[in-house]
Amino acid sequence: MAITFNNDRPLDIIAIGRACLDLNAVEYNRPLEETMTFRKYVGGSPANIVIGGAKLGLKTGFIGKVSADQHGRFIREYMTNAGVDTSSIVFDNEGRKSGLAFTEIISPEECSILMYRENVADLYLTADEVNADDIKQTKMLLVSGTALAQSPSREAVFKAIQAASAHDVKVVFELDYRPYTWKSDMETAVYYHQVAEKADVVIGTREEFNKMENVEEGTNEESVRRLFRYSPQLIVIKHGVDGSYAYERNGTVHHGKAYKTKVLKTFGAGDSYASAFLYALLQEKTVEQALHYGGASAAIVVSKHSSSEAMPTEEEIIELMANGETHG
Ligand SMILES: Nc1ncnc2c1ncn2[C@@H]1O[C@H](COP(=O)(O)OP(=O)(O)O)[C@@H](O)[C@H]1O
Ligand SMILES: O=C(O)C[C@@H](O)[C@H](O)C(=O)COP(=O)(O)O
Repeated sequence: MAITFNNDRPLDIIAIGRACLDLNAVEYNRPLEETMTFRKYVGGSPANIVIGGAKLGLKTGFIGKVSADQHGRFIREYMTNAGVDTSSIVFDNEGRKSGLAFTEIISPEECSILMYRENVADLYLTADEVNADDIKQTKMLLVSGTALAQSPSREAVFKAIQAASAHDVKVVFELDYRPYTWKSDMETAVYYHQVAEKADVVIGTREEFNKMENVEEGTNEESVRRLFRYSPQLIVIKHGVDGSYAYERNGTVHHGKAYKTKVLKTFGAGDSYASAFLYALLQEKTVEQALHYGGASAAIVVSKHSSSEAMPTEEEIIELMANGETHG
């Protein structure tokens, strides 16, 4: 097994980062300028991942800051009802707002996200608001790269990682690069690398690894060679419909193919992939099986309207793995 977890813990995953709102275009095949109707969902990559994990039966929790208003209360309530332990979500008492992501669905191939992230509450989580005792309760800490974009959230993440390292909690770093939040590529590369060095598992797209390395076009081989000099035991690099690769420290490489599906929109793939991949690892499945779980979960979510609410059950994933066709 690539990763072993301390099973003597009440929680499986605690995520740290943003819990926000997605406003997904109800009218498809239209540019955002002409889209008049949106449906509200809870969003934010790490929030989506723990919601997906909870749907699969994991015990999940969330550390983050939301607005002290109707939106923040909606987010917390939705996540609680989804089965996520939200006791470590705090409200921003200085009037900052929760982030918004408007999605544009022009065609299945052409989707984009317009994020409103000016002065957002999630980036104002402080280190004091991270309780090391919460982190001791879990097998895995999931860190979203966007939470590193600025202080004080950046220090809050480093405190959480220190607590994880001190208490045998595995650190999973989801690169989750969002250009709207960062000031420069160099800053992204510096902080991404610092956290990747300390993580046990690193997950990202090829483009996100390029951001971490501050290169135009890197190779998977070079990326893993660099990172295996540090802590990571398992590195996952995603390539859209070309599937994903998992690299183990012992040199084993696995390729997971993407499943064919009726694509409605492309966003949500990464988060649903991560939740099912991590679920499979926590269930002590092989890395190979975990890649299939991730790919199947992503194929289901890209065929549906949301990222969070559309997260599949294990039965749906098993059904697709058994009967679905793969690309290439
Ligand atoms: N159009 C698609 N159809 C089916 N599966 C997809 C599609 N796009 C992505 N996936 C699956 O989701 C995984 C993650 O997608 P990718 O686009 O690489 O990441 P992200 O969504 O984080 O940018 C892929 O490895 C693949 O298994
Ligand atoms: O992460 C966000 O803030 C927006 C998400 O909620 C949105 O659904 C999305 O972009 C998901 O895409 P993914 O990260 O490719 O899964």
